[in-house]
Amino acid sequence: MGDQYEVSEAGAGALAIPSLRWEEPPEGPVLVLLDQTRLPAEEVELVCTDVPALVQAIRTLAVRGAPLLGIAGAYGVALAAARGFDVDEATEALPQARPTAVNLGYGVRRAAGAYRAALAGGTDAPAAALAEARAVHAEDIEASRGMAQHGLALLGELLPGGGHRILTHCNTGALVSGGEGTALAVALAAHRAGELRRLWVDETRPLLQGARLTAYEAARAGMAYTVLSDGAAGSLFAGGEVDAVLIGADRIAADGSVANKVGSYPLAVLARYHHVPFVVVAPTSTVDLATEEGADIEVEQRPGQEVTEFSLPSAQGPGTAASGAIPVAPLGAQAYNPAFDVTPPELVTAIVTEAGVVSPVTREALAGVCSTSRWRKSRSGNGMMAK
Ligand SMILES: CSC[C@H]1O[C@H](OP(=O)(O)O)[C@H](O)[C@@H]1O
Repeated sequence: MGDQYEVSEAGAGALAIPSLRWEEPPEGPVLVLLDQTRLPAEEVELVCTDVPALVQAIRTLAVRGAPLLGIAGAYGVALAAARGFDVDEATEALPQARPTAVNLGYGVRRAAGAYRAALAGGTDAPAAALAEARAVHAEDIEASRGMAQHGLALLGELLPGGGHRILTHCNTGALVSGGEGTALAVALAAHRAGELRRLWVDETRPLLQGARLTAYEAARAGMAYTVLSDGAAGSLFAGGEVDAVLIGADRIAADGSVANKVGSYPLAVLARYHHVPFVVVAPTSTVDLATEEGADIEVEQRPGQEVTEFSLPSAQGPGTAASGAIPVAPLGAQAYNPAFDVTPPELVTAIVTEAGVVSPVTREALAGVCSTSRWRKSRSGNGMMAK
């Protein structure tokens, strides 16, 4: 097919405003979020002053993406501590908002652990929770850089000669990270190195993270990208138009099974059939050694309306329920709407982390890369302990 596709208008630079930041105005600390349900049409900020507001923002995907959820969860505990809310309640409520993304619970446990240790030691517990949240944030920025570096080197090995045509699914850029993201950070690194010929962007039904968010980030970064319906990916593979698939992850089990946005597993099958590398890019904080295998991963089921309706961004202000919906299916239609699916390790060419590349994907190799990560993983519920 060649390059007959129109290259979308390129913007410049990264995100106009960060996806998340902690602020301490006179009336008390707040967590400021870029409301991702309003993108790309509007860059609207959502100010969370308590944990229920943050839980709602997580549930409605105003804030989303595993690494960012880990950061938001940690700051959520810090917010509860700083404002005198019940930290145990926050620690319980936050991870339940999106059960598949392991990072959310990981970030919450990190900040809650610091809070409780300070409490037991008679030191400033709210300050300890905030310091740990900032550490989680800083580590993710560092992890993004590591993943981009290892991922770019891997593309060079897998696809010598540059001119990569990369297909990606959902959104895995700066919008899901303290840094430049996971899989999209690798594509961005390839773009900056002059090695990205085309970024194929799966629209990613039903919430369109690809068409709305990845396209928004790719345009701002000046990448040559083309949006496609999820169902069109097969014909791209068949036409030899895809050199590699780069996707993120929400939870990676100890056996290397990868939970990621629904539609990832079919891409893995297509990639295998067409002998195309299928590469997962995720920080080691997304590896959950306490979950043995893919079948043990809880896959979040979301409201059927997300499939049977197109909902319009809220007109009542950021983070509230959508103001309107355009029915797609007949009234009362039932819908199956898992937020994620699970790809078995044998279909994954490589897992790129900040600590290195796992390929082939085996339990031993995965545990090994986690052990070399800055934070050593315990096997009890993905706890993290400093080395
Ligand atoms: C690299 S984290 C981004 C990850 O999270 C997305 O899910 P959601 O948009 O529901 O938060 C998707 O699975 C991405 O791969």
